[in-house]
Amino acid sequence: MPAHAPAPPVLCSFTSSAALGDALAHFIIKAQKESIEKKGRFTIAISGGSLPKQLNALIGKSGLKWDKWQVYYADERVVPLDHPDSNHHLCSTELWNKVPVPKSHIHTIDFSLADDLEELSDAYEKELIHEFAQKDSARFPIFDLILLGVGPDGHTASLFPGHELLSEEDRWVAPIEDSPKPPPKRITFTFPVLNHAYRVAFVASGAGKAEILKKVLDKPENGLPASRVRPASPGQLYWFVDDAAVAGVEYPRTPYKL
Ligand SMILES: O=C1O[C@H](COP(=O)(O)O)[C@@H](O)[C@H](O)[C@H]1O
Repeated sequence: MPAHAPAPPVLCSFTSSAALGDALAHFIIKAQKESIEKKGRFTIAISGGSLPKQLNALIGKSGLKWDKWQVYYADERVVPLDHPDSNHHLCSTELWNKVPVPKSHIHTIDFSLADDLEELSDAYEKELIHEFAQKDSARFPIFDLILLGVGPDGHTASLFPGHELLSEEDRWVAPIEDSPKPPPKRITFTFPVLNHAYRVAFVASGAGKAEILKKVLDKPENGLPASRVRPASPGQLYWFVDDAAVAGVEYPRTPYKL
């Protein structure tokens, strides 16, 4: 196997969405502990959609060192930060408003730049450069953990099937003006950022995800955006799902040890 070939994804399935949430919380706390022991901080990027609700399970858990977290968004909708469509708003409602994470450690888009998406996206990329340059990254940032969702069309973050952004090789963050899923204006991490992370975990629950997961997990050669997330070694890709989301999926399950 070539030195940087991606390892196969690890698929962990749970009997219920609640069990999935508990295991995900355990996984995040373990990743946080390892990262802080190594580098004194924990860099995490989070998506929107159905994912933030699963993060509820972190509330009240022991072992969390919120002051060491540096939080970014894997994608964000270009709307005011208190708008119902904002991924930040969703994460705030589900988690940030309920835990003692320093607000200055949550890196949001600068909505005052909304009239110029290129500028807004560049400004967000600079936030990442400030965090990662000359620390633990080379050409691309190396996140300790990126949490992703998958849409019914196989999109992840705001990387949509057939979109020109799928071939972006240089930028860390890119703007999208024509998202097929509303709202149309967004920014997104690019594949090089997703594929340089140390850990990436997809989270999916419910029967509504089963059709797309059959394609993404059992037929990755289809090139759907979610199938193209394959972090290079030593990075590892995980899937945290409930049984309903993987009904009919043949890809082998790995038991998760709490
Ligand atoms: O628009 C988006 O959709 C994806 C998938 O969302 P889901 O509700 O189907 O889980 C999400 O991961 C992304 O962050 C969001 O902007």
